[in-house]
Amino acid sequence: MPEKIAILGSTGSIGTSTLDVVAQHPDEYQVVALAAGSNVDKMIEQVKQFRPQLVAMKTKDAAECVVREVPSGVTVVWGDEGLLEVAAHPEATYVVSSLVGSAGLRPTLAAIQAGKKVGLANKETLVTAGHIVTAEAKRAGVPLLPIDSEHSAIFQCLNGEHPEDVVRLMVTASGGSFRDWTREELKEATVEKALRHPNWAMGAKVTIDSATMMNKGLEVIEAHWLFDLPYEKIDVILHPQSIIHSMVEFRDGAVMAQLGTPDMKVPIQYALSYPRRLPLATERLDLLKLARLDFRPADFDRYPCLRMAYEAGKAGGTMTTVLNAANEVAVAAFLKGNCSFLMIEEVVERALNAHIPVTNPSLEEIDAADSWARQFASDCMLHSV
Ligand SMILES: NC(=O)C1=CN([C@@H]2O[C@H](COP(=O)(O)OP(=O)(O)OC[C@H]3O[C@@H](n4cnc5c(N)ncnc54)[C@H](OP(=O)(O)O)[C@@H]3O)[C@@H](O)[C@H]2O)C=CC1
Ligand SMILES: CC(=O)[C@@H](O)[C@H](O)COP(=O)(O)O
Ligand SMILES: [Mn+2]
Repeated sequence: MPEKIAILGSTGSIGTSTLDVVAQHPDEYQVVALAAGSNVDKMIEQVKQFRPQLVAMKTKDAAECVVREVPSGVTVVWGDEGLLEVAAHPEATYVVSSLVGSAGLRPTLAAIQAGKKVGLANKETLVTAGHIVTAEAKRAGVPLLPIDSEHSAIFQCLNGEHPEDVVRLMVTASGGSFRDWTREELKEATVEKALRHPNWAMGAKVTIDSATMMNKGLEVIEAHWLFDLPYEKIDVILHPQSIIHSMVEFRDGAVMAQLGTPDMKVPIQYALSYPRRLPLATERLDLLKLARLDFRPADFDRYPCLRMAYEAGKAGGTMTTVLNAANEVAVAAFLKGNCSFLMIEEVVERALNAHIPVTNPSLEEIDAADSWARQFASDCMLHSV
């Protein structure tokens, strides 16, 4: 029986790579439901190729545009309810969570509560509500399989190992599009240059996060929740080539690393096929051609977003919700040309300093902290122009 897959965010970078993997293995995977935002043309193309039973779009207008072009047997829904329907589709056995931002939280929880296996790309879900999401997955007895490349690497390195033997995780970071720029030069950073990631082709938000290093900060928090390790055991190391996707050091001094060319289809397929591995058409790693792998320390003064993520993670409660929400608002403003690159970190820092955290927050308290941080960040930017 093929795994029956629902994809949240099918028109995005992870969503389309997931469908590339599915297309390589038609006997293993079948698409039953797709959800996206406003990219109507891509969704129509995907529906024609993969024939899902259910499609969700962000708005009624977008859903109506899709309905007109797809076979009448396909049900098209919209809005937040539509996302939840896709996440809990009765025939789906596996949900790929690849929306961007904390918009992914409720649908991911819905998938878990409906007993689906979850392939998790949407790191913001764990950053904003890690304690709730991991507890729900445990309670429902469903696996959260990491898709994020670093977490997939760590997951592979930890395979069969005893938790007590782990000394530390080493999460690798490319350094992003401005890794060779000084803080002074960052004052001139443009959207166009920020979007030129040196190694990965990804959606706009994660590419900007990579340039500020907030991506690595979010990934440290994601690793804390996925692997149940304290922040003191999670290090970040700069590795400009993005060939080692992360490492684990054990108490006997052994270090396990997972290597490969930077292609998200590899971790996506592993999350789908785990514990098996399937063949995959992807560029093979040629270490002789590569010749060298470089490493540098990740400097908190150069990358304040990384420092703030560690601080928020250690403080706990709603601090990581605020870190994430303020960052989402500031990155969206930067992408629209409404704030400078360096303003992103400033807005996040101000939001964290102004927030009075709630310990062990409920979902309602997380929603409240998220809304507060979004409003605070917007006001901050309004008053700075
Ligand atoms: N891209 C990558 O290589 C990696 C990404 N990740 C993580 O995976 C997640 C997805 O990233 P990525 O694929 O790059 O992002 P993209 O921006 O490329 O895709 C986001 C997807 O979510 C949809 N979407 C966004 N907001 C909504 C909404 N409110 N309602 C419904 N659909 C929505 C978009 O639809 P539409 O475009 O139709 O509007 C699109 O399908 C992020 O959390 C990212 O950090 C992790 C590791 C690597
Ligand atoms: C591909 C992937 O997993 C991204 O999250 C990637 O990690 C971004 O690269 P850097 O954040 O290391 O620049
Ligand atoms: Mn990553």
